[in-house]
Amino acid sequence: MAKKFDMTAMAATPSSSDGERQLLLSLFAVTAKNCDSEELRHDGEDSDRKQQQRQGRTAISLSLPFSLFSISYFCSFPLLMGGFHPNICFTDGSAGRKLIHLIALALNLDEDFFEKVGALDAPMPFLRLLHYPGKLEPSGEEIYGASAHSDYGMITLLATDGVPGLQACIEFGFFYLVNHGMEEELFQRMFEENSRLFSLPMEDKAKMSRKNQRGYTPLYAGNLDPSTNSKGDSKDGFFSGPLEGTIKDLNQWPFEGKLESSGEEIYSASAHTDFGMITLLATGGVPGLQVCTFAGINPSNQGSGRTCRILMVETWSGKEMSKALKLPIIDLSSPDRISTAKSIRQGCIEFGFFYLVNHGVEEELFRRMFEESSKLFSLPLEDKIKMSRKQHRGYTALYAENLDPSSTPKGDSKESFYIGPLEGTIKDLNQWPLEESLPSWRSTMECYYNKVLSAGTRLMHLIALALNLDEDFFEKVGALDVPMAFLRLLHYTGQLEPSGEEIYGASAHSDYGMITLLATDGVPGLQVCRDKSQHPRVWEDVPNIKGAFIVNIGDMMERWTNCLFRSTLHRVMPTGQERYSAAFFMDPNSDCVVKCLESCCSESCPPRFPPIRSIDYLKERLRLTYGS
Ligand SMILES: O=C(O)CCC(=O)C(=O)O
Ligand SMILES: [Fe+2]
Repeated sequence: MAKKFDMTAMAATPSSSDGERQLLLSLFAVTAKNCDSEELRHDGEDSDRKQQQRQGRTAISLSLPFSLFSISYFCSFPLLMGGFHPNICFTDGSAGRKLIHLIALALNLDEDFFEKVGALDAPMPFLRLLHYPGKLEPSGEEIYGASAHSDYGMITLLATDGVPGLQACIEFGFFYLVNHGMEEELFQRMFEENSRLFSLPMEDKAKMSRKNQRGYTPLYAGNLDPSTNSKGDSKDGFFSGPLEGTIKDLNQWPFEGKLESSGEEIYSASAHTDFGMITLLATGGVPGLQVCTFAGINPSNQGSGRTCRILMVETWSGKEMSKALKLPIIDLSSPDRISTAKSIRQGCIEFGFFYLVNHGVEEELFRRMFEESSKLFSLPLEDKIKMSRKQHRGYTALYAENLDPSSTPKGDSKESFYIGPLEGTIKDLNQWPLEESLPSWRSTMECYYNKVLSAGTRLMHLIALALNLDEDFFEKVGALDVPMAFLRLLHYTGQLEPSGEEIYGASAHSDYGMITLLATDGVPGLQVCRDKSQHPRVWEDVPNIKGAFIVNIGDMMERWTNCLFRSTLHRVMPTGQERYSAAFFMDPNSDCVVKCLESCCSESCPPRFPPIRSIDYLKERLRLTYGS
């Protein structure tokens, strides 16, 4: 995962009194290319998956790759309401220059090496605005937003609106840069102007067609990797070159009047970068959504095609980049049970989350489960409604559940289907789709349920060891006699609200029970907040690891352990991408009394919660969520 570099020590005060210069100063920085190891893992996968992931990725995002062929100053993007204007928002490139000094030091060179060799004499920075409309090919042909390439120059500083899509095929060569001296407000304004530019009528954009590497390039006009992509890349772009010297006049600018008042445009595009040695990625957020985030953006920018409600909102304003969590990976088959238990303990204390591998559920079974799950959710609504949730089994429609009413009055944008215990008399409470319409559905889900239950039971033995208890402790207290395990299939449609209202896939919540074993189809979205008392909250991405479960501790386990093990707040962001997941909630048997473990309390640390019967606790939590 990309590392983060703090430039605080290097941050300079903007030297210009000019407000526009100040604006620009804030424009750069933050992240290098978002090198997501999960995405890397998926890189070689079949195009069906990719295609599926892109479905529903509607429209809009913009990206601002800042390509620095050499750095002496930054060229910048004219941002003011008057529209594009070449004279404003221009800096001495302080962030990039400082970074280049650090890079020289990183190479054991003198700090001013790149100056000395003249790399920074004749500045050739290019600003390239990009817009990925997010439309898929009707033919099903896979057309990349930008196909595989490396950047040509020295370093690249990339800002995106946060819509995912950028992938790198190595983990290194990328890093995030923070405390670089650029204010959020400039990012916000830059993206706003950017969106306006790409919303201009085609004839206006065509008038600025690229000449001398400056100006507009339409959709499919570029092709970074003809070997994978015959049609060209599905993005349009706009280049601006150096703003100093005689060559400054080569730039093309839109007429000022053209960009004045819109604010109504709708964009869809995914962010990404290009050209260089390193890329610094800043996510500013889609204008629509950012409206909610940053003061000053017109809320009417939120449109029906809007893709992504960016996860940067809270982390950004908290001066923290969202980062992917490095959770412990627990090997369920490891013969070294003691050290495995220790890792579990550490994961549960520190994060409340960990990955579980070698758990005995085959990839083929995951594939079949997701395939059948998608068939169920594709049934006509009237068929699904016939299986509406009763006794906590069956179908819950879009928006019917609201895990955090304080953040989402409308309800969460997901539909789900619960399957309860398959043993004992209560097994008949389950609802199943008609065999005629989905013949393999029930057998696939039963097989999946049983295998995850068996993995979960083995995991509970290790969790007991992790708590310094006998391995069979949870059996002994009756937690696993007919365990109350619920498999919940989830489908996030990826549709965004036409109103621009912020609707989470799953709003912030903690799980109610003992442990949850989560499988996802790899589409991102899951985030955790490790410290719910911190404001603003910092949310961290939980990348998927193919074939692994993401396991988290639930509230009843937190009660059992007197808060030693953490039931961590988590949520699923709306990313504009369709997503499937399957959560397996392993709860203690109904009559099991959840009472603070002796190993987790003492005189100085008395029990924080009274004992409670599992079913009473669960019923109350479900009542609060579903109203019944
Ligand atoms: O879909 C996901 O990734 C998480 C779902 C979840 O947290 C839940 O259903 O409790
Ligand atoms: Fe959850």
